[in-house]
Amino acid sequence: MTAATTATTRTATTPAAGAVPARAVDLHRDHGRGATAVRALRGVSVAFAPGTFTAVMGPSGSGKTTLLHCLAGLDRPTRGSVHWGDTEISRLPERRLAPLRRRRIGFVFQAFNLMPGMTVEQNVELPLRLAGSRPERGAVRTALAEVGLAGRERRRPAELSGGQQQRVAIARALVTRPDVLFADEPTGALDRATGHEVLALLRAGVDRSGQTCVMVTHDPVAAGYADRVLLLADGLLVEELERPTAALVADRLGRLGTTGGPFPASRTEV
Ligand SMILES: Nc1ncnc2c1ncn2[C@@H]1O[C@H](COP(=O)(O)OP(=O)(O)OP(=O)(O)O)[C@@H](O)[C@H]1O
Repeated sequence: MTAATTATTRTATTPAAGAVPARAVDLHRDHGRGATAVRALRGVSVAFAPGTFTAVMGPSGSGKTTLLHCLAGLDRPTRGSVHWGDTEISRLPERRLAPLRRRRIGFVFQAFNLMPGMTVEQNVELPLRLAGSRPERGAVRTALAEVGLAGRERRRPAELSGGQQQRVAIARALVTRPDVLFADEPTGALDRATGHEVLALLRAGVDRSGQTCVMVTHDPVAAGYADRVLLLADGLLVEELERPTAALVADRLGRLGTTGGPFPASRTEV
């Protein structure tokens, strides 16, 4: 297969349940009710194989963040289901979902979301503390070394560059060794060169440690680091691109009629 090989599917592969760290089946998500309800997702089925890097793309408002949040257990579907391995998480009460999410899911945000009053080390050990385990200094140092920040443990976020702060956020997301790392526009607040360092780091985590990674991005060049691109439009999965190149992704986004401009999801009575 060439790098430009594409496959168009409306419902992505249905895999063997337990082998897949995250999948969604017929996912619907409405925001609000009645005449002003927004149908952000309108029946998305997708699976993420272990050790793969997937980019989620599509016009602004097409449902990317909603999909990521539902997959990560940060939002609830209106209809359909989300599964982590053999566990359906979409109907779990929050008191059961929260500990599972802390153990099995890592999340990286565009704006880093570090705790400004804490040191780098304290930020990275936070998920371990929240999970109720006594943070092993070794685990935190290893996570920081993996993102190239050994020796910065005692710094505060404000003393670091944007790229370094995002690397701390990645170390924090990976310190629990999650089944899936979700990243919502992780390079959106970074300059191009620094963004590439962060993308190379995510790619290395997939290649070296078999990490499963799912990233929302608007940038075709960023998507070129992934194994697969899912293209959303108007709350639907409209295309999958295997082994994407930046040029191919830019072309497909262009055909969707936008490179990131407004493209609102359906507003209908539900
Ligand atoms: N909490 C909410 N309440 C009402 N509408 C919402 C809410 N969250 C998202 N939406 C709407 O749902 C649709 C999908 O939003 P979402 O943020 O998932 O899209 P997106 O593809 O990530 O957009 P962008 O690229 O602009 O970040 C949009 O029309 C958005 O306005």
